[in-house]
Amino acid sequence: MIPHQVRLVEVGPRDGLQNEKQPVAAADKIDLVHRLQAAGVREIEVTSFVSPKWVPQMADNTEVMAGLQRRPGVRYSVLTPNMKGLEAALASRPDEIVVFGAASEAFSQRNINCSIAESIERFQPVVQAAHAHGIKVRGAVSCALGCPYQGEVSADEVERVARLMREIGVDHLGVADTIGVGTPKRVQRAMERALRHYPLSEVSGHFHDTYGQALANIYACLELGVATFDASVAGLGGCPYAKGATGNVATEDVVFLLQGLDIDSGVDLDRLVDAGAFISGVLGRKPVSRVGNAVLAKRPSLQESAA
Ligand SMILES: CC(C)(COP(=O)([O-])OP(=O)([O-])OC[C@H]1O[C@@H](n2cnc3c(N)ncnc32)[C@H](O)[C@@H]1OP(=O)([O-])[O-])[C@@H](O)C(=O)NCCC(=O)NCCSC(=O)C[C@@](C)(O)CC(=O)[O-]
Repeated sequence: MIPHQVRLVEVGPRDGLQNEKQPVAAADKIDLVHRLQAAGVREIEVTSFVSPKWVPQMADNTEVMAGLQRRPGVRYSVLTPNMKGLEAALASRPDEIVVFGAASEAFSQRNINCSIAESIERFQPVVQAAHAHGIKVRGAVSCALGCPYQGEVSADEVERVARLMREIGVDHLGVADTIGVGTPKRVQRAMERALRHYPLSEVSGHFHDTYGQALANIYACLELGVATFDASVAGLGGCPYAKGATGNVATEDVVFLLQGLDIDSGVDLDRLVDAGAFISGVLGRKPVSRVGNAVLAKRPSLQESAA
């Protein structure tokens, strides 16, 4: 049942950087995307077309998309919460867009300023317009394992949003543990409910590593046959509307796990570690990836290579 191949969706440029307080130049974001694609990443969530008042770090969305040297075979996605976002995004020619809802009413209000039912109403024309332009639509269900405002979130609540997303034609469903509180059995229960409405090939897991459970949760999903996961290079990130939430699971850590399981992700770990070191250097800190740091520590220092 464990898949032989896994698709990794690199969310570092968007999910990872959206929460950075310090300015990150568009040129550095573009450079990061280029390094990720050179490492073999085939799905990259580049930016979001949301209100710059809400998420100032993504205000350079158009500039970043325009600066990409696209590689054939790589899919570039962007977040679009409403028609205004989609209309702004279309000129940038994304391969995929992401509408993002939540399994928790409280989080929906804080993140996108509307109820779950209203969010679905907003997404419906976005999905229709994206399809009319031949663009695939992913739907993210935030707080599928717990909410920073509401607390517990049940599998019923996850299934409700999965069903609503399916009804409006969302092609793919991402089950997101925004605050990283999920543990393997609960993650499997939430996934199984999503799988009542989506085929295995169209569900993915998005696990923040706040409580150190992300890799275990990915393994639990692999046991169900799930073969698509979001991950963030160097463990970048957090959510602006989930205080204390840390980054998504580090892509380097996921690739190392997959290699050990003989699961092909198509990603070159060394080049990925370079990409993580690059963006961590831009941000002035060490990568938040155990594997990234372990690989870097084994490399000869400049003095050693010169000797
Ligand atoms: C959704 C809105 C826009 C609703 O915000 P709103 O205030 O309800 O929207 P509105 O339609 O009333 O418009 C208010 C103002 O926003 C502007 N506006 C309206 N829409 C847009 C747009 N698309 N792009 C640019 N500007 C926009 C609009 O033009 C207007 O501007 P003003 O007249 O005041 O100058 C707002 O709540 C928002 O931008 N929220 C940001 C949400 C966000 O980006 N969160 C982080 C990403 S989600 C995430 O990280 C979770 C995920 C996916 O990774 C999975 C997980 O881990 O959970």
